[in-house]
Amino acid sequence: MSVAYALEKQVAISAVLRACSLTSSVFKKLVKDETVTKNDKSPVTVADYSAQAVIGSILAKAFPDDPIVGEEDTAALRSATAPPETELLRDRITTLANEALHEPLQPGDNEAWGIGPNAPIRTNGELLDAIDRGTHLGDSKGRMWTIDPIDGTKGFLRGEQYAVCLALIVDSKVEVGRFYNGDTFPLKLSSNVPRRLLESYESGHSSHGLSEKVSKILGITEPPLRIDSQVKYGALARGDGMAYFRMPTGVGYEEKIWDHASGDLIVSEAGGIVSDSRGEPLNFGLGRTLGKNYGVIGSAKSDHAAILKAIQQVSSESERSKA
Ligand SMILES: Nc1ncnc2c1ncn2[C@@H]1O[C@H](COP(=O)(O)O)[C@@H](OP(=O)(O)O)[C@H]1O
Ligand SMILES: [Mg+2]
Ligand SMILES: [Mg+2]
Ligand SMILES: [Mg+2]
Repeated sequence: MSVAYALEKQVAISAVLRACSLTSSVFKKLVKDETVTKNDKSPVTVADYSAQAVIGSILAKAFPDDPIVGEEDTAALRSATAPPETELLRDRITTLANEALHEPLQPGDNEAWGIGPNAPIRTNGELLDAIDRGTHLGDSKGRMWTIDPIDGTKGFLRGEQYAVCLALIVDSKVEVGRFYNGDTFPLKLSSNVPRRLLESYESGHSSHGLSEKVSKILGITEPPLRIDSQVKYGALARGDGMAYFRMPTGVGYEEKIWDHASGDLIVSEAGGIVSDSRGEPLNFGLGRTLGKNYGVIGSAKSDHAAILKAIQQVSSESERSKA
């Protein structure tokens, strides 16, 4: 029996595991000058770059014609005005990515994907090019991969939660989604799901004030579980909370497709539903972002309507108080 996207699933597992072994090795001993602040003021570390280089290199061999929407690019690394320590950062990327690509082959791995002890050593230029395979602008038609080499970089820097994420999107639909954080997330819909929300640790990523108001309306008394990354979607899928909750904290920010693709699929495959706060499905065909930000809500199908209604109520109350 042929399984849909069987090869893609195997490549995704291999790529994410190799990238994750790299991020785990950096996790505990990251030094300050291996972190760069991006134009939008968010952090990116040597591990984000190296993990995207590993996944980009493997996808280039396994699916050379597939475009990639990756979070990171190498503008800061290649810039003529980059500070002198950037040279060291680039060297570290070369070492880390080569180490991960050369790890022994695991069951399911294929040397033809440029991995294993006999794989060629990649130069720094080749690895930066592999990162920059991720500059695709997104599309509503055809195949494309999306990479979040470290989702939850701020959690990573705090020594807390993060995940390495990879998904295949075909004609705007997520067909394969994997993330890995060094832990496994077996899917089980528990009958005793704690009545608590799962939301960002960072109050700048999701409005904690709004979730508090919504919780009150829904009669949720347990405090929310605040953790970084798409691990929240995994936690929802296995019954560690009743809803994934993410509401805009201001105007102008658009949610990125790589922050949600794997999670959306994992929750729907567990029997749940993910939508924006109006109940519209997330649209992965609009480009690198999900478009205008109406927030993201995931839950069991049976709870979804009540949560959206509570959000609606809080929004209209706040509109009325402004009027
Ligand atoms: N103002 C904002 N609103 C919502 N999400 C934001 C944001 N600024 C950054 N993010 C995204 O939030 C992600 C982390 O989500 P979470 O809070 O659930 O851990 C970040 O992923 P990266 O860490 O990959 O950059 C980043 O893309
Ligand atoms: Mg992310
Ligand atoms: Mg990231
Ligand atoms: Mg980031």
